[in-house]
Amino acid sequence: MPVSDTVARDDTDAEGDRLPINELFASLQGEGKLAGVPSTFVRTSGCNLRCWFCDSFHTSWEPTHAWMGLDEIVAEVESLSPEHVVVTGGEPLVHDETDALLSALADDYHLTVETNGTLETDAPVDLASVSPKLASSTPTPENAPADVDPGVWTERHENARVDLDALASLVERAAEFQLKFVVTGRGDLDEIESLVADVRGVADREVRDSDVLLMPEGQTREQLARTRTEVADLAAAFGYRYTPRLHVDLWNDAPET
Ligand SMILES: C[S@@+](CC[C@H](N)C(=O)[O-])C[C@H]1O[C@@H](n2cnc3c(N)ncnc32)[C@H](O)[C@@H]1O
Ligand SMILES: Nc1nc2[nH]cc(C(=O)O)c2c(=O)[nH]1
Ligand code: SF4
Ligand SMILES: [Mg+2]
Repeated sequence: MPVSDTVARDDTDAEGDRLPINELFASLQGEGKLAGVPSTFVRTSGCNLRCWFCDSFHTSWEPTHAWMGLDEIVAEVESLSPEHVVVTGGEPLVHDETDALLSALADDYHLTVETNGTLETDAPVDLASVSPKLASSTPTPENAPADVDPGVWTERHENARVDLDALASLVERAAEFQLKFVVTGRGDLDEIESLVADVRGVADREVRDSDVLLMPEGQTREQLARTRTEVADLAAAFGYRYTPRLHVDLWNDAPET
């Protein structure tokens, strides 16, 4: 199962704000405009959506984590060398304390936030890496992960997956942004075109085609091998940018990569 279900640390009794942390590790940014850049990843646990294909099962369908104080997280980030920090999840913006973590890191690091685009933040962000979820992400009894009954999540996910006001806010407030869509096939492109048009309609900032990234769906090398050429061809045909999933190519679905 991708992403650790065993966290090699215990909850701490640190004073003050804490966050549920699933993983904290150094790697290369595998996705998006900064692919290849050495980065420290802080992965919070807990999400307000349930994509059937979620590659971080132990932050969404089956949340696993240790509670860490913000000072402890900052100290562990400092002990790793990258100048870039990626705060991800789960959905990092479901936690109020994520804003405080971002503020604590902002002076010393380039900050990317990986978010599903349904929640806003006032915190300082260098790159808002926004991945709005398409209809093809909605869980059903047929596509849900093994041994999982999506239950109420089919409707809850479908109702919550797009919030245009939150998308506009994320696009406007961050120093830079990208809209990074997980693509399962040609059937996703009409919804992407329509959603990009909607964001252009509400956001008080230009959204260039080069800010729109198509990323092939796939948690493993074998799954990606089945989707990436079609998604790359779609990016070329529609004039959007393609992003690989370098970490999957390099390390498959190993934890802490
Ligand atoms: C695990 S999510 C965490 C951040 C946030 N919840 C989100 O969805 O953007 C990190 C990134 O992985 C992408 N992702 C998750 N599962 C994927 C899969 N099976 N194939 C391709 N990308 C995937 C998400 O769309 C997002 O861009
Ligand atoms: N190497 C690597 N790059 C990533 N970019 C975004 C990731 C994420 O899970 O948010 C991720 C990840 O899990 N690993
Ligand atoms: S929004 Fe992100 S973390 Fe949540 S289920 Fe979807 S891919 Fe996983
Ligand atoms: Mg990931």
